[in-house]
Amino acid sequence: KVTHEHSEALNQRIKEHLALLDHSDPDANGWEQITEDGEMKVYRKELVQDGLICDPLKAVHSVGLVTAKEMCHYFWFPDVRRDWEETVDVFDVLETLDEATTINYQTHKQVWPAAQRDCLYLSSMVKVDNPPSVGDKIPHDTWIVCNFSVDHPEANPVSGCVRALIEVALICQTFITLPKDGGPITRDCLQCDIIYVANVNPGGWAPASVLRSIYKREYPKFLNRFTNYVQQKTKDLKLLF
Ligand SMILES: O=S(=O)(CCO)c1ccc(-c2ccc(C3CCCC3)c([C@@H]3C[C@@H]3c3ccccn3)c2)cc1
Repeated sequence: KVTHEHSEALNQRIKEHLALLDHSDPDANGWEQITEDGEMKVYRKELVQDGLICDPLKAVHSVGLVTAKEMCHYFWFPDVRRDWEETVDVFDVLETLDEATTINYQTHKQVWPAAQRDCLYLSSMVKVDNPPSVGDKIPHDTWIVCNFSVDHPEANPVSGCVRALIEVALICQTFITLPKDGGPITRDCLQCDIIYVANVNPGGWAPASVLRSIYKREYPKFLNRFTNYVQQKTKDLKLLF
């Protein structure tokens, strides 16, 4: 459905990201694993575009106690961004396009010796109907948050920042194990499978070695911090499907 000027672009990106749900073996297709921490595996590809390090990043994870909608809600919801995002300085919502779509402006903490970066992007949370089912597991529900760079007339960029371009998706699927005793579904019955992809173009020069070490350090940290945040935030709340 078209509700705003970016609807077509958003629907196109969602379609492309959902192709990841075929759970094609990340160890194939040239992905190099850079981190493994329990259920979390982080992969990257080495990609240089116009002399800039644009390594695609992909992480797969599986966490208990939360639903796909809860994970995507807290990833999308602007009001809680500062609770879990620690590499962002300025964060503003420039425009709210509908009840699940905003246009955000944010600056990232400077990474010496590179110039500070900012991002201007559309962020939308969408429920995925009839997702491609994978193997024998049938997901209870599938949600996606898509963040991708757009222009906006009201962006009032922080001077000195270099504009980074992002293409990010968080895809979450809830799997439920029904309790043996036929009782109600509790958080212990939940398993949320996550696929996170991030394509960040730094928008200007930054030393390859510095960028690659940041990615290797920051993405696993961010994924652990964010998933722990959602488990804590929801532990005493009603399950949100
Ligand atoms: O998942 S999101 O949509 C969540 C919304 O915040 C998202 C994630 C990460 C970025 C991002 C943007 C630019 C850069 C820079 C800084 C110097 C040159 C590139 C980085 C660097 C990699 C470090 C980083 C990695 C992970 C988390 C935070 N920081 C990351 C943007 C959005």
